[in-house]
Amino acid sequence: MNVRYPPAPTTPAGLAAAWLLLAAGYFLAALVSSQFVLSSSQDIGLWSPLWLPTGLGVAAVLRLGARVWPGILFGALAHDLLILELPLALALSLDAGNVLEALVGAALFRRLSGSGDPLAGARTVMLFALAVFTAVACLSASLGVGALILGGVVSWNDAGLMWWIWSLGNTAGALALAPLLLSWHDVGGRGWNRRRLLESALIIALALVVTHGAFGGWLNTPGSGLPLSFLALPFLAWTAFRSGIRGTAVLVFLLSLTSLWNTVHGAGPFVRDSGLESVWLLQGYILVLSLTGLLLGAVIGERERARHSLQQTLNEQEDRIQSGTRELRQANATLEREIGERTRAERISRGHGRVLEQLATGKPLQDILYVLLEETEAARPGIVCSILLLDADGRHLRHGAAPSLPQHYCEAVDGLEIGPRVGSCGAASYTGERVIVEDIMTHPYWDGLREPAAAAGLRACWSEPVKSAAGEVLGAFGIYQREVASPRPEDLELLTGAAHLAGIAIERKQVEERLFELANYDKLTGLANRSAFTSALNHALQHAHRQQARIGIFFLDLDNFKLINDTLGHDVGDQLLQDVARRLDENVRSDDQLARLGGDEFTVLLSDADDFQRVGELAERLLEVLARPYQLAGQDTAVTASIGISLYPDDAEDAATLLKNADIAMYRSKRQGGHSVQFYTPEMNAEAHDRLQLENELRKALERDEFLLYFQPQWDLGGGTLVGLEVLLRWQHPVHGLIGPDRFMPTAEHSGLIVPIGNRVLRAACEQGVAWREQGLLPQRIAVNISSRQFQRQDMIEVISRTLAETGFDAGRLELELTETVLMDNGDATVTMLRALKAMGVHLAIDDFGTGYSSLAYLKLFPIDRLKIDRSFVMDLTHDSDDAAIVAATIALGHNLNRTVIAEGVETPAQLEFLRQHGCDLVQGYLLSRPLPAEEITELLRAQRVATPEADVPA
Ligand SMILES: Nc1nc2c(ncn2[C@@H]2O[C@H](COP(=O)(O)O[C@H]3[C@@H](O)[C@H](n4cnc5c(=O)[nH]c(N)nc54)O[C@@H]3COP(=O)(O)O)[C@@H](O)[C@H]2O)c(=O)[nH]1
Repeated sequence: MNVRYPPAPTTPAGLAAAWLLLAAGYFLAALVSSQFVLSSSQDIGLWSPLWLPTGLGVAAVLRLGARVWPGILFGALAHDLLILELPLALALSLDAGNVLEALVGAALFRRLSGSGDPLAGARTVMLFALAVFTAVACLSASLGVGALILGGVVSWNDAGLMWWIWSLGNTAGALALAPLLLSWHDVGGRGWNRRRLLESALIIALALVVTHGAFGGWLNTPGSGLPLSFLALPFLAWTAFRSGIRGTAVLVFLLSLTSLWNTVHGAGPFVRDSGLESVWLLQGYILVLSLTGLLLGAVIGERERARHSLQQTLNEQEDRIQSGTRELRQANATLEREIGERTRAERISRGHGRVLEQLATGKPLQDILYVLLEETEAARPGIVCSILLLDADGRHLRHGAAPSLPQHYCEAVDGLEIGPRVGSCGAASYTGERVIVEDIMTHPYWDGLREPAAAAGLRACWSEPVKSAAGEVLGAFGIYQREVASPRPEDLELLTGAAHLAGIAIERKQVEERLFELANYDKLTGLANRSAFTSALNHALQHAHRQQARIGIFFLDLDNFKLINDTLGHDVGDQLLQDVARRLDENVRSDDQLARLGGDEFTVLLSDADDFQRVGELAERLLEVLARPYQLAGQDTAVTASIGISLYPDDAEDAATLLKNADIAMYRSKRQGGHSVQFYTPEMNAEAHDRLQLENELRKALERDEFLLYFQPQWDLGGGTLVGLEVLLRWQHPVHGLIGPDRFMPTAEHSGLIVPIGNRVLRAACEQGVAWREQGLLPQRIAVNISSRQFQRQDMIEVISRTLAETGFDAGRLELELTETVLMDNGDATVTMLRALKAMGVHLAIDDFGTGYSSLAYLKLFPIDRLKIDRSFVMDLTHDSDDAAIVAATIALGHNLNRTVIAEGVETPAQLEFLRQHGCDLVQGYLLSRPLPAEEITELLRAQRVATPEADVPA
């Protein structure tokens, strides 16, 4: 037991106060003790059987330390001198013994017990009693009795008896009072409450009543009631058990006083005739009573403390166990949560992995979304998921996937127009924000959908908008609950993750579709492109091969599309192509594959062409449908088409050859004037073969320099002089002789060989011009025809400039003849190029004027020097008033625009006369001269120097 004594006084004032209090207490204790005295028969005077000051002295030293001894001395002196009126020397001797008994008793106890608490246990109680008795007997009693003997107060005969009475009386006083003082040092301390105090007070009161009864004679017959004195023992035991050492100390003290009181007053079992006997009995009683009580109290206290300590240990252990259990539970809960989260995360991650795998392996979007929903539902048992996709119009939701929702609900939601209050998904798609509806039955967003939702057993719906990487809303991901529910953070995490993945899948599929479209569909018309058509054709060929069926290919090309494109513009051309595509689409069967290969080339794959008649009829119908007028640039425009047909297996067995043969057949159709259908025949193949051969020969001709320049003179109608020469190409074929351009020019144009050939012509013309100039024969101009493909070349200006520079020919003497088609071909670029040529000093003429879809507005724009009236108008002008009018108008127009006008193909004098009368500036034609080789032109030029050309011009 830890004794919590009040702190010993350390300051002089504190110490003085302690001394004073102790002296007062000691004085009072001595006064009380000296009131209860018995006279001995041996005539040793009056003796107190119970000397309480010893108890106070020992308790004070034990509690406050040895420094309090002056308090004991003062108290004892005051009593001895003032009350007993002893001589000072005797009093000092006696009181020195009192001081020493307290000091030594306390010191001895401390030494023996190793503790400062006499009530710590049975052992300390016994050691306390022993130490006090020893100190009292050896010091106080011995000194006191010795002083009394010396002072003549006591005889030597009574000394031994007195010594014993002294020793026992002081020891009894110590045992009766010291425990009381020592045990009540912290009144109100732990374990004492009102109930306990009351109980203790009751027991003590009962014990006192019984003891007083026993001593006071209620139960007692003088001389025979000795045993009754021990009636107090059960109460002592009771008190020890119920009130501990404190109650016991109180009871011991009170019982001691009670027994003393009664005995002194002649009552109780210890009253004897011999006072000494009474003293012995009373002292013995008090010693036994106090020792028994204190031992019992101490043992019980010890046991209590042990029990308490054990309880405390148990409590601490319990606390530790509880705290450990709590920690363990917390750790367990954390672990379970972490495991749960991890398992969930792994589950979700596995699910997402499965979705991405589906995506990577190119599964259809429907399948991917299905797997995503399946995985999401598995990650959070109890939920039902759906994905709604936003329609192309961005206003309606379409069923995406919903593996666990009933059909009727999916149908109810499919086609729903989105809005700020249209269910959870409709609102989420509309606002682009998450929408949480905890109770479908009460939420206003679900007013229009409550019935189907209730029928499907749905009660809560949390929806997340599905978005593209750019943030565009693609649809909505919905999580449904079958009861009222608000989402937990992990639910929202699941919802967001699933919506995000859905966005990736949808967007990826959209990109794939777009790429597929770009790779397989023609952007302008939406029809399949060449690549898609070829693969469809290959597929159809395999099928036809297995089924031994016939398939057909239509190769369709618009007649004069280029002209429309050039004259009316590309936008109008595009519109025409779209109209043609639409008409074709409306007139072929759905299982016939329609495609646009490029430009104005369309193809149709007929998967069933066994019926020749049906094939022919379909082709004819297409021609007829396409020939109906088109509304282009605000006016009805007639466009026709040419169709070539090849058949599998009749004409070829592979896709490329079938397509080529259909193309050949179409070409034949075109050659025959267009707007017709031609089935492929092997002979056509021969023609195509011929074209290829011609192309090869042209290449060789270029290498071998087999081209010749012919020149056709152009005459000034006013002066009759040869003012110009048109350069016309001839091919000196090693086998077929001289070949005109009409035979090879289309192939040269088609193959692109016209570019090197044209450049060669330009150079040769310039070189010839320089040669004539050196001979003084050069006419005003040499006109060179420029083809469309030459004019389209970006390096054309550079080529002309370089040729002029390298040959040394004067740009002012060069005229370039460009057809209307060539001029219209390049749109805005034409003006730039013409201006560049003009800047170089080159002259420009529009060839075949009036035959194309020329826009007169261009005449104003283009820096053209000359209009060349086409031969076709000149040919009939004498007997076709329309042609005559056109020619006359063209001449007038040219002049009004400050252009010179030349007429070509003049074959008759009448034509010449007409032109002369209408003021045409120049003429060119067989009437005047056929195209001639350079040598003959040289002669002509020489002759002109001596003759008047006017004379040669037929009148
Ligand atoms: N890009 C190039 N085109 C060229 C070149 N050389 C010729 N051509 C073009 O070929 C077409 C045919 O030319 P060709 O057979 O030489 O015929 C020309 C004349 O011979 C012919 N002509 C001239 N006068 C008459 C006539 O009175 N009657 C009649 N029946 N034919 C006549 O006309 C052709 C010239 O036409 P044009 O060029 O429109 O002035 C022809 O389109 C040539 O342009 C070349 O090097 N490059």
